Amino acid sequence: MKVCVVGTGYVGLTTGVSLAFLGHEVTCVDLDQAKVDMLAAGRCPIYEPGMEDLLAEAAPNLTFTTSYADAVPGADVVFVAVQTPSAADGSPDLRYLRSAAESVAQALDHDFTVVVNKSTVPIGSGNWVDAILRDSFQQRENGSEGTGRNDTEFAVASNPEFLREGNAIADTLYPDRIVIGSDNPRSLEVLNRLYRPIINQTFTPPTFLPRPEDANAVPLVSTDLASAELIKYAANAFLALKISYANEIGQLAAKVGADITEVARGMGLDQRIGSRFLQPGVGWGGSCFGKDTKALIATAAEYNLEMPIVKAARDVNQRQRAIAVERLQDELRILKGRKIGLLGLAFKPNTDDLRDAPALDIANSLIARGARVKLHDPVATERFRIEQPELAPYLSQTIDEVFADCDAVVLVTEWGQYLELDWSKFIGLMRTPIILDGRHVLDAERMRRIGYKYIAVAG
Ligand SMILES: NC(=O)c1ccc[n+]([C@@H]2O[C@H](COP(=O)([O-])OP(=O)(O)OC[C@H]3O[C@@H](n4cnc5c(N)ncnc54)[C@H](O)[C@@H]3O)[C@@H](O)[C@H]2O)c1
Ligand SMILES: O=c1ccn([C@@H]2O[C@H](COP(=O)(O)OP(=O)(O)O[C@H]3O[C@H](CO)[C@@H](O)[C@H](O)[C@H]3O)[C@@H](O)[C@H]2O)c(=O)[nH]1
Repeated sequence: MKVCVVGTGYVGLTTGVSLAFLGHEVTCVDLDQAKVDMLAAGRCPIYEPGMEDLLAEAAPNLTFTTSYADAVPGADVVFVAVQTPSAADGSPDLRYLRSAAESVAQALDHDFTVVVNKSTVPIGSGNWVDAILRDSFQQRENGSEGTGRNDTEFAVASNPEFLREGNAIADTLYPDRIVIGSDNPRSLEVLNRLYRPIINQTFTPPTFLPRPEDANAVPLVSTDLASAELIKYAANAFLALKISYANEIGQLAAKVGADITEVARGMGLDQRIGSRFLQPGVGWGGSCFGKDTKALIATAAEYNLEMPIVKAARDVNQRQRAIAVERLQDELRILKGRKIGLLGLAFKPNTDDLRDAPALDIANSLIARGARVKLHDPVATERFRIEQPELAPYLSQTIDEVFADCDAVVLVTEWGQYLELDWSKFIGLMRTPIILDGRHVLDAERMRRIGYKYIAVAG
């Protein structure tokens, strides 16, 4: 099928490249010329494992452009995957979506096109986009640029995205489910056809990413627009509050002398609870959980609903970042003048995304208390220099530099490189060998045997 993808960020790029890999003819359109040039040259503007390999495998079916006129005409499906960041009141800022919808309408030229919201958008956005498309399309046909194609038809659908950064390709090719919402049966049929190779798992896997042994046919949730839109927010908020719950229990564990890792394991083995997303630590960050929980609360407020559980998940999460600094203060008493190293800046491993990364709050809070910080990340430093110029002078090139004369080191992001460090090599460089495990991933006993004073954020 012929597909257009608007926006080549984490979601649009993964969607476009994956669908091209499956054999669809895909054109990706983005306003960012530099990004388009890079992608056209086969290079990936974000750090996402496997993406350049998949780009190479999908290249024959894939085009990148800044021109809607080159991308939209003839498309059976147009995915919109532009950013929807938080506005000042917590609701999503929909200006990118509006602009993309208007541009799509200017270029529509096909018997039937499904315009799909893949961005995370508030409940009711499907209808809103439909109205924008119809108005813009009508204006075009009434104006001098009208094509006289009165037979052009389109319908809006919602197809929320559930990929995790760092795991984007596997989450797309081997997803837990696909959700499609539309009030138009023809669009459900078109999207069902588009996704059939994934739903039935009939494609030959990419050479670098074999099909997991437990991959089965993928459940398809075909539903109405509003339900699909709410599924996305409800799922993200649930994952966020599951982590916050583990962190809340972790604070009690610390008081009563229990080990939160053992507690989480014991809870998670109950299949009704499940062991994933119970990992305690400095809490969740990234571009989605904070923004989407805020948006859910803002939407509920429009209906005079409070969402107290979601609010509490946010409060607990913010508190975890403060607790990390408090734990250091408890150990060192005075933070002023201390040198503290942070290992890991990206909001989680295997990405260079720094949006709402806990490391940023922790570093700023330490600096505000007069500490000298040293910051390290195996991948995200280039992006860090551009996006965080005030913190850039604190970056370290090497891990040795982080540990040298340090009063404490905090493991903020559990990159594999850090887990595999020969920790005994660095202890001699430190002034006081304190390790704060911000992710509860280090072997406490081993660290103590080496000679570190091992402390964790909770438990
Ligand atoms: N990042 C994730 O892991 C993830 C996962 C699921 C859902 N989402 C949702 O998907 C959406 C996109 O997120 P992202 O992280 O991919 O965003 P992003 O910021 O990485 O990418 C958005 C892209 O859209 C382009 N763009 C903006 N306006 C445009 C326009 N009018 N025409 C063409 N291109 C335009 C930008 O230049 C940018 O390249 C958001 O709503 C987000 O909440 C994100
Ligand atoms: O047990 C856990 C699991 C995760 N995290 C943290 O939670 C954050 C989010 O992690 P993850 O969900 O893996 O990353 P994202 O790429 O933000 O993905 C989430 O947000 C996306 C955007 O909406 C959704 O598509 C995904 O389904 C959803 O998992 C990160 O800071 C993690 O360190 C924990 O603290 N403990």
